[in-house]
Amino acid sequence: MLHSNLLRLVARGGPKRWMSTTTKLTSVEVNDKTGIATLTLNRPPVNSQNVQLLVDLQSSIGEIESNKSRGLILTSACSNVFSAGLDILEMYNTDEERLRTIWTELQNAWIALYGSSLPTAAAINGHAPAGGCLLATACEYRVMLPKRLIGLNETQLGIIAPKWLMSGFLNVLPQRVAERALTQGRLFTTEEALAEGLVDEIANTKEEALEKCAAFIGSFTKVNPLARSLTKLQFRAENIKEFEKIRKKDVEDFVALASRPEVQKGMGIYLENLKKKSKK
Ligand SMILES: CCCCC/C=C\CCCC/C=C/C(=O)SCCNC(=O)CCNC(=O)[C@H](O)C(C)(C)COP(=O)(O)OP(=O)(O)OC[C@H]1O[C@@H](n2cnc3c(N)ncnc32)[C@H](O)[C@@H]1OP(=O)(O)O
Repeated sequence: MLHSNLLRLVARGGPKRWMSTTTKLTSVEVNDKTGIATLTLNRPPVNSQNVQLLVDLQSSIGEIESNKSRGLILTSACSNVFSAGLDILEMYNTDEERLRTIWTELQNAWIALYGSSLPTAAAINGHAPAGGCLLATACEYRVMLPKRLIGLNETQLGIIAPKWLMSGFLNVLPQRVAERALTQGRLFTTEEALAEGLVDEIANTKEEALEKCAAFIGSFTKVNPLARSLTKLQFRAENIKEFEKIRKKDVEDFVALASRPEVQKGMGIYLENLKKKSKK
């Protein structure tokens, strides 16, 4: 009781310490009392994942791990979007080297989060399609605001999410639900996501979501950190091993797919539709 009250007090604006950070598109704030770090994605308007955001994300995860924080909460500075996934503008009309870099940094960011030994939670304060869902499901716990959307919608875009990218999704959903959702490219509403187990709790505000994530991380207070992290990594080891085996080939597969004229054409149309929609 005392512990959860303390977490609530601290989440509402108790003493906080900003860590020095060299990155620009992510920021890290460590709560002095709880030792929990909040990592915020800050690339308005929708936190689309360009190379810089992915590199900054890795750097912030590294910073949090080396500062021995007690846990990591991932959230967004954008008011209605957690992350819109990969930056399609960056993948459109570009060269193979850039595509190679984009995919390599996405892989690096995912493995840094998925394989982190720290307790991790996502305060999903907005929509989380595709790469946004990837980051949220790399965490161990998810708290989401009502009436937002989350899921892996790749097939809706005519593209295929590789196996490693589905790992987090498959960790939390029954195989049957995951297979259907992935083949349909389904985006779940928050309420549907809760019913299926894709998210763990709903919160009405970002502050409440942060509090609930902090309470999840606080639930490990009495657990030996080494025992906890080794147990977590045992659950994730098989996926990580499979990923390491194919990661180089996966980059080349992505480059080949994303450079295909019909895929580039599809991206152009998708971008145009997104822009038309945002002008309405
Ligand atoms: C797509 C082809 C990829 C080929 C590669 C092949 C295979 C590999 C597998 C790839 C695995 C991962 C893939 C991805 O992550 S692809 C990205 C998928 N993301 C989406 O489909 C989400 C698209 N965005 C939205 O649905 C909405 O923006 C929203 C997230 C629900 C937020 O809605 P709202 O708050 O209403 O914002 P707006 O729609 O008005 O957007 C504001 C501006 O942001 C631009 N935008 C949005 N999303 C993206 C994005 N992912 N990349 C780049 N830009 C994006 C949007 O156009 C608006 O721009 P404007 O203000 O200049 O008009």
